[in-house]
Amino acid sequence: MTDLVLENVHVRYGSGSSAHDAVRDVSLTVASGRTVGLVGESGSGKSTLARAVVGLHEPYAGRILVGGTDVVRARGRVAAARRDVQMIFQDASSSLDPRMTVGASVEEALEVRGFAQRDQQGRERTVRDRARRRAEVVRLLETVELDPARANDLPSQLSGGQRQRVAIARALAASPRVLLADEITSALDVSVQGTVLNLLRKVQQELDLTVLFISHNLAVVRQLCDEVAVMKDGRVVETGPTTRVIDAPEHSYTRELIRAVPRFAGSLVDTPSLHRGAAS
Ligand SMILES: Nc1ncnc2c1ncn2[C@@H]1O[C@H](COP(=O)(O)OP(=O)(O)OP(=O)(O)O)[C@@H](O)[C@H]1O
Repeated sequence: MTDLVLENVHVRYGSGSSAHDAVRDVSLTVASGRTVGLVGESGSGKSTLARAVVGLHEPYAGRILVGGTDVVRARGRVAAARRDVQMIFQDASSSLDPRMTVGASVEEALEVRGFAQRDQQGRERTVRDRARRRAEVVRLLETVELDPARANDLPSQLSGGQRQRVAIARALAASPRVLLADEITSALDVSVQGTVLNLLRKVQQELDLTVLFISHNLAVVRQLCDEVAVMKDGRVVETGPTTRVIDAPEHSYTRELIRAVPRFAGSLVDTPSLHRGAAS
């Protein structure tokens, strides 16, 4: 069971008179194996919150618990707690080394994040054997439905959707329990957005991952997420089951957000198709 629990989290940029609280007193739970959508206009603090969860920003107050472990306090001491949470960013091009082949990139993620398997006594052992690491790279590429023959390609030889698959494979290399997906399709052509979202849903279900899904696309959030949290000016102003929040929003800001989406009301015509088995 790996819940993600945020308790009264504050994140501040700058100090003194230039201090700016981008996240203010956010409490939010993503229950184990569930997907929560985080929505809100640009600048509302969604990315800052996600980046605090993976340790890219230090909250100045509050607790972030992953499977009951406070990952803010555990950082630097308990690597396993950190490995449990991985983030996928909007732009895979900037998160992948352009000089590194796909295979090397996934293998590096295995090395950096510690590729461990259980021995016969059930103890975790780091795998140093190259052949076994390579086999794991192939398995991860297959998991993200990328032909392992592409392992020798550079990121520039891949489409945007394929690069995002590599980014997902790198995140999965850490065997995470929690995935944070920050606008992972917004830099992609509409035609491939659906296939990447299908993949996310597939791995979420197969690996029983706990997912915080940040998106501007309420139609996608409606299809993918069990619950929604709405952020405004650094605060969560409304949370609840997705259909309730979108179909019967309680907060005026949520109503505004929904009204701002063209042709959204009840129709998903602008949504890339989300269904199983779509090819990229
Ligand atoms: N590195 C930074 N230094 C200072 N301020 C920042 C930094 N990153 C973000 N901010 C500010 O923090 C606030 C929240 O930004 P954030 O990127 O978290 O919002 P967001 O909801 O993710 O927006 P978007 O949907 O555009 O990504 C904004 O006012 C932004 O200008």
